[in-house]
Amino acid sequence: MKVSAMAAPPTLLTVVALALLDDADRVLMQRRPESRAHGGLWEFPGGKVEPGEGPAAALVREIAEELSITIDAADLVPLTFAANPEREGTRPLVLLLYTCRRWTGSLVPEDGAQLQWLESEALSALSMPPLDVPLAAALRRHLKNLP
Ligand SMILES: Nc1nc2c([nH]c(=O)n2[C@@H]2O[C@H](COP(=O)(O)OP(=O)(O)OP(=O)(O)O)[C@@H](O)[C@H]2O)c(=O)[nH]1
Repeated sequence: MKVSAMAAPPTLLTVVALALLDDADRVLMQRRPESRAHGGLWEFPGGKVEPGEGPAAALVREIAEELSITIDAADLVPLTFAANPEREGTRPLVLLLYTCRRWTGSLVPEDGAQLQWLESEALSALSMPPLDVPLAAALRRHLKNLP
């Protein structure tokens, strides 16, 4: 078969997500509007990295769009990542989680999203997309200084 006749392999989708932390180590979670993929579930604010963009720049952009606050790329600390199961026909996705403790501006959720500050222990009780479950567990261990 000619190369041009073959379907292009799906490229890796990189999604960046933020655990924004307040002085009491609470984390800001966002509930996606019902109309979107994973609608109604609680997740970390963030979104897809665009072509040609770096992950930190993408997160600064997404946070400004979704929460209307400004974060500095220099304040982003990579924490962990999760990837979807590698199956033929499924677009590979990697979700990179950063923490950040500084921002400027007032939090204003984008179109109908709900926001909530939560203790890390409370995360396990939330309905979240599957990849967020291990991310939330890693965040809790990190905040509680657990191995
Ligand atoms: N932002 C974010 N996306 C997540 C998380 N967990 C998770 O599985 N995702 C998935 O990663 C993808 C990111 O999508 P998104 O809709 O937030 O990205 P975006 O703002 O760039 O979307 P757009 O295509 O509407 O512009 C979605 O499939 C979303 O369900 C999470 O904690 N935060």
